[in-house]
Amino acid sequence: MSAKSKHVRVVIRTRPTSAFAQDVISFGVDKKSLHIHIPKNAEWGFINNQQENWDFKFDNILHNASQEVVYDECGSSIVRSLLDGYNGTVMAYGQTGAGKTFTMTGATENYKHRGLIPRAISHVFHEIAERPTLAFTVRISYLEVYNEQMVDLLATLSDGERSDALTVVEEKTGSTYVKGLTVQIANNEEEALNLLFEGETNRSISEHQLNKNSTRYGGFRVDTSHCIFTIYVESRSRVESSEKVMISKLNLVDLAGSERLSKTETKGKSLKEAMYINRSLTYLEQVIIALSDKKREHIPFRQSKMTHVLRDALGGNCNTLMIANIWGEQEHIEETISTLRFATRMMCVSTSPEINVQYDPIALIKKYEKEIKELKQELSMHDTLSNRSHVQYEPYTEAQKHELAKSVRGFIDNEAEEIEIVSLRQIREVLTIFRLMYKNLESEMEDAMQRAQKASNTNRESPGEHHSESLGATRKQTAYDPDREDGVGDVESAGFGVGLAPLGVRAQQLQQSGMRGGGAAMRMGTQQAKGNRKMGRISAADHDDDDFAHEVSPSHQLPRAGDMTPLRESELTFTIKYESGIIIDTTQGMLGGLGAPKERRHGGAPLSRAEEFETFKRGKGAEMNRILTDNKLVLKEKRRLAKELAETVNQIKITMDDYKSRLEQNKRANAGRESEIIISEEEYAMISSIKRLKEQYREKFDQLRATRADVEYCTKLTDQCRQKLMAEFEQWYESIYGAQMTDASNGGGGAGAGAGAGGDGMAMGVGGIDDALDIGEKFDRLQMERMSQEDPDSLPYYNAKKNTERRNQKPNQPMYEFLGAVTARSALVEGVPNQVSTLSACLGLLFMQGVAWYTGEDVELYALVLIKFSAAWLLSGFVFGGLVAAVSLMRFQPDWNPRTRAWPSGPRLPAVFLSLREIVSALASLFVPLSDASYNIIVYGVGIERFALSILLLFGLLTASYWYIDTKQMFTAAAGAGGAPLRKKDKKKQ
Ligand SMILES: Nc1ncnc2c1ncn2[C@@H]1O[C@H](COP(=O)(O)OP(=O)(O)OP(=O)(O)O)[C@@H](O)[C@H]1O
Repeated sequence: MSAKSKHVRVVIRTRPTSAFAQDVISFGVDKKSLHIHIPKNAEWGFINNQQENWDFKFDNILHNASQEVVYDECGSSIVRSLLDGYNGTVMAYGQTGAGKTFTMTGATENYKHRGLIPRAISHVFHEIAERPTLAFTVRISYLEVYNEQMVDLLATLSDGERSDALTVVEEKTGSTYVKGLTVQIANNEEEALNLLFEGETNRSISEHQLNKNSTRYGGFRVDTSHCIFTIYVESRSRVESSEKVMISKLNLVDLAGSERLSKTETKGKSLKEAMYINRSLTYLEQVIIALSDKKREHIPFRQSKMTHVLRDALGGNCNTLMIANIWGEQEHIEETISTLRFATRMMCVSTSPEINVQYDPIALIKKYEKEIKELKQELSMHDTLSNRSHVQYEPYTEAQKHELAKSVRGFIDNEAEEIEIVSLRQIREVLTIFRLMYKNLESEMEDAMQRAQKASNTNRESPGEHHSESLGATRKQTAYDPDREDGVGDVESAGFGVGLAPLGVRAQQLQQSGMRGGGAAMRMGTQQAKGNRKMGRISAADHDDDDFAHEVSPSHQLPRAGDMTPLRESELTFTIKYESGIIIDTTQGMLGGLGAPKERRHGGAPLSRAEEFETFKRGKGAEMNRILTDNKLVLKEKRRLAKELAETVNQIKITMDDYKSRLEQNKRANAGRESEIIISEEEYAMISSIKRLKEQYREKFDQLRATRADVEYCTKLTDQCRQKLMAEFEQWYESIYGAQMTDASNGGGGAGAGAGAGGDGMAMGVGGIDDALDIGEKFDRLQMERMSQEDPDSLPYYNAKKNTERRNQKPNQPMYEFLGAVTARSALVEGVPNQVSTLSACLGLLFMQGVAWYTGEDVELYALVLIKFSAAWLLSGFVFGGLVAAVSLMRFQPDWNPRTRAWPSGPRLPAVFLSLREIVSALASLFVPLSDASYNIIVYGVGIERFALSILLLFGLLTASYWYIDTKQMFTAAAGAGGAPLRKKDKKKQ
């Protein structure tokens, strides 16, 4: 397909703001043009060259548009082309805070606010489901370019270390790729979203590690890095075994903020960062300028990593779209103009997208093999029908070659009238034998002539003796020695090694044979045969009476000595398998794949569960799959209807509200003039419209309710079908691979199979599973159920988000969680007794006081100290506990996420203040059942309580020691002044 050149599409997106500079920015009615008017600043004086007006025109302007509209406008067509084999790039450009990340990734908290990347992922998998004749492989990579360093955001998922050695490599075609970058396979939407969220998490981790978020501007964090999320799609036909593979990729780029240096007010490291960002964006700009200038030959792609990586997107083989995000507030007008200028330049760049087709060599070989197999089948069938079953098409064996050579000789010797021609292969072999014979004869003739010449010369010089000597020498020289390594039977490049038979024999036989050349004895042997001369000699023995013998050694099959038998065996085994493969294949074709899986039948590695699931769906599970597909279609239609109705209902409501508010306004305007105006015509029209709309609303609402019930019912049916299909598949799979394999592959394969089943399959509830779930999991489950009712398409998104949250819990999370639980339980089980024991200590002291008073024993000193101690403990508990609780609540509670159990990033109080004694006693208390609600409440508060208690204890001890010393001093002073302090019994005595 010839590459058609087209310009980069540029779409402007405005960030919604209440302070939109309406006086300055205005949009054309065509929704493509934008006008900026800045009145001249009078302070600039009389000579004022300040530009007042700017006009821009783009492919589209999305003012206050929703994420859905942005995707429809900017993403969907590129994704469709991606699946047709075209490369695509969507990049978000603009100042910090203008909404680039919001456009590309979106707000992950809300499914509706998800950005272009998750929507593109979802669209890719939906499109794949719509194209059952093609087998797709989707891969994902996520790259970050920060200060000219490339960071692999999915490196944590690959086995390798986090790669620092990422390099941009240029292919022969001119396109580029990043060597060393992790590219992960995503079998379904959820897996792809997992990768996106994983990358996002890694991005924030690396931000933290590299302190990237140091640059702040306008209250927002300045994104100092460029991020490229790439979806690679590979597709090949399922219907025909084609070697044609389409490989395309979609780059989704979130560029760094494009603000001017002065505005970021950066210093030190931040300044360096800002310079890098600006520099890379400047390079981008330079590339764009160079590209838009048709005369320029050199485009400085290599100046920065980002432009190098995006080389294709910028003027290469790619459908490219830029979303220029603007923040239409007065304060940002300069940045807005600069963004719009850049966007205008970008529109001058043209690209030449073309379908990326490659040929898979393995598939090509497979295709040829299959073709050969089929042709052989055809031929054997043809031979059988025409009574030629003896014809074989495998290479000739040595014995067969020997037989053939014999019959050729018989033909030459006139012993046989003709050679029966059975196959082309045989004709070729016969011709080869003829050629060899002819060549040998020729060289023999030449030899003989030379010798005759020599002999006549010698005879002329010294007749008699010399002649016999010479002849003897020649004889000696050429005498046939069976064990001689003289090249007889050796391999030559032509394919055959030709050697000389004993001269004596030849001399006699030459005379007999004359020019006929008949009587040639062909000795055909392999290297092996040569090693074992016996075999070579078979023909010699057979033709002892022949004129001369040649050893012919075919070189095109050279098994080593001893290899021959195993080779034949393996060939035989192969053939049998081959044959059986054909039969089973054919059977499979005829029976619709009811047999065992293909690869397994061929003795190869088993296919993946996902692939098997596809086979199953076409074979045994076809009927159930058809029902499921039908149900899905009905469900889809019902959902569409429900969506339409919901939109209509909403629209009616909005119109009604509008009328109502206008009526209200009129009413307010006419307030005080009730007596004059009864009701205007307009109001009357509005009231009757409201009445009509109300009826419509009721009617549509009822329809909506009924349709929703239908949707629910259909969802249930579809789920049942899906479950049944899955269960049947499991049974079928197990019957083929056995229980062991099913178990082994349940993990990864399940996902693939699930994807095959429709991709939107949610794990079904198992009876009693609820009991095993903790509060967080129950929460998740409830949320999932709600989501599945509201918008079933959102499930993969939420699942992926949840998976990422789980994966990214701190490695020591279980320990903290455990400590939290232990503390909570200890507060319940141990805390109450603590208070009770303090109280009983006080009561005990009072009791002691009473006893002392009654008995007159000297116990009050210690009692006093202990009472004071207890009082201080309680008092400080109130004061410090309250304080700490307040601070802790303010500091930590907002971070706490009971659902994910993510711990706040600050110091972890509960863990720090847990004493060993508490852990031990609380360990025992783990057996005490706790309700989920109390668990959560306690987990919130317990850290604070523990902390308060610890402070309290410390404070109490200090106070007690102080009072103890104080009291002691008092007593000592008393003793110093007037002797020992008086005891009660002494007092009594006195
Ligand atoms: N179209 C929009 N609708 C609602 N909120 C938006 C929109 N665009 C941006 N925002 C909000 O504006 C804030 C800044 O947006 P965002 O982080 O996407 O800007 P940015 O251009 O990517 O900035 P940076 O260069 O720092 O990444 C976010 O809180 C985002 O939710």
